[in-house]
Amino acid sequence: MPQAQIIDGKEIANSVRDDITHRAAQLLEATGKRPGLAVVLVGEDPASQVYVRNKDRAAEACGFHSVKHTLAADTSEADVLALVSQLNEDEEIHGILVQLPLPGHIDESKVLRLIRPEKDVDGFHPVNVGLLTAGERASALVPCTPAGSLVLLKRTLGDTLSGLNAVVVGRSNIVGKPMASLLLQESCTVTIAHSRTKDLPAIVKAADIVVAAVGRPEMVKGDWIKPGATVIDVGINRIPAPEKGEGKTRLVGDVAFDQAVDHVGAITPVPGGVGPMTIAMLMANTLTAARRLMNLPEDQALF
Ligand SMILES: Nc1nc(=O)c2c([nH]1)NC[C@@H]1CN(c3ccc(C(=O)N[C@@H](CCC(=O)O)C(=O)O)cc3)C=[N+]21
Repeated sequence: MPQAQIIDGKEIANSVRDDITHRAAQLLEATGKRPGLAVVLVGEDPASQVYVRNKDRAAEACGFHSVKHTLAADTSEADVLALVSQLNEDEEIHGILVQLPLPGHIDESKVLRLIRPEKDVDGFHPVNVGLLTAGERASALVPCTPAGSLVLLKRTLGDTLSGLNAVVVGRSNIVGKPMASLLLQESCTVTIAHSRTKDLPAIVKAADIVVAAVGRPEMVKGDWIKPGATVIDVGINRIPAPEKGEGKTRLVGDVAFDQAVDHVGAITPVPGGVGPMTIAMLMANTLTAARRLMNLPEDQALF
């Protein structure tokens, strides 16, 4: 059986980050200013803490100004809103990311709507959602995980995805829906599948491109996937790994990788696939936001 190409998300993310580091240095040279990223974390979820630390480190490695605000889990909604308002006004900050999920007593959509769309590097504000959906990607900020997934697809298949059948499994606002919008804009024929989809295996079988973003470990089975298809696995699920010792865990995606790898054309691993690209695209969005807020011409787009 031919082996699939394993799409090296880490390496592609590193090349994107090198490019951004270079562009940030040019910006500093030209204006004396650095792109500024503020990450807000409410609560002590250990996984979130790891991601926030990684974002902060990546921003510093790119030569950005980076600030991290860690608030106690019982911080009031009013205090979170006040911090966002302050960051909206802060001239040194061009990108604001409020780590999700927020604690239950805070209205997520209220917080996301308060972020200035120009600083919304997550692309979750309704203005950016609308621009992307309307096909005005060039003036929007696009959510990092779908943007990174599209970069991986283009590095694998080339710039033209036109006419390919794409199935997105999952309909979340942060991945599934924006991913479908991006693929539609690339002239793919897009199907959005989800937990209520009838005969999911048959739907997946028709796809040249499968994007799995359901958040269920290894739910997409290898024999559902058309031979030669390109698979982007967005899932990052921590599951028990007794074979590694008692209490140990390992990360798996939403695709049964070992079943799929023998006959698909290309597939992203977990870890080392979409995750590192998400962080690279956050850096790209922060640089884009900084240039727009400074009224400078756009850098060449990454995808
Ligand atoms: N407002 C908001 N924006 C986000 O973008 C956001 C968020 N909230 N909440 C949490 C999720 C999760 N997320 C990840 C980013 C990078 C990796 C990543 O780099 N993963 C590596 C390492 C995984 C590991 O070892 O734990 C990999 O897949 O290779 C994972 C997950 C961004 N998120």
